[in-house]
Amino acid sequence: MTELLDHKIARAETRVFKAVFPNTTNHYDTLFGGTTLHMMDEVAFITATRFSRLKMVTVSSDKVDFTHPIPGGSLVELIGSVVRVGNTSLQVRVDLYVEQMYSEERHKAVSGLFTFVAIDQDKRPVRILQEHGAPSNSILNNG
Ligand SMILES: CCCCCCCCCCCCCCCC(=O)SCCNC(=O)CCNC(=O)[C@H](O)C(C)(C)COP(=O)(O)OP(=O)(O)OC[C@H]1O[C@@H](n2cnc3c(N)ncnc32)[C@H](O)[C@@H]1OP(=O)(O)O
Repeated sequence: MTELLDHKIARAETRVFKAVFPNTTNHYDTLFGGTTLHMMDEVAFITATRFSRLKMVTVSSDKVDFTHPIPGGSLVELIGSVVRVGNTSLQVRVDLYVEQMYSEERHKAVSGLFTFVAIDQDKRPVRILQEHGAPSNSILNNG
């Protein structure tokens, strides 16, 4: 059961690259905070959907730490990973890495947690893992 869950989690990991072009930067020539959150929410949503293959809605976004600025003209990689599976909810961590275009330099700049709930046609919460019964609220990966 754990193996199956680990496999589903690994398959759902979602990586997206973007270039930080001038239309996304502020007057400090760094990526807008709101744009960063938008990108992270989107990657979290894709990760949650790829894990569950159900309709997912955001119910909560936890603390997001912006530890380094994201300069214009750099590349960013966003990595979404499922870190907790509950009954009808799951939690996704999104880490954002900054890469220079013309060197191998790379570091983590932002990290955040997003919780999604699976819903049915009537927008009511539904179980995420019905047949294989993952342990409820199990912490899977806090990395
Ligand atoms: C500039 C260009 C723009 C372009 C644009 C592109 C867009 C690029 C962005 C893409 C991003 C896509 C993202 C799409 C997804 C939305 O956007 S969804 C829209 C925002 N979200 C919503 O509208 C959801 C509104 N909330 C609700 O409908 C209800 O609260 C819900 C989610 C159905 C839950 O209903 P409820 O009665 O509260 O359910 P309840 O049984 O109490 O709890 C269900 C589960 O949620 C958990 N839960 C409830 N509240 C919380 C909480 N606050 N915190 C944590 N867990 C909670 C419970 O613990 C429970 O978990 P389990 O133990 O079952 O695992």
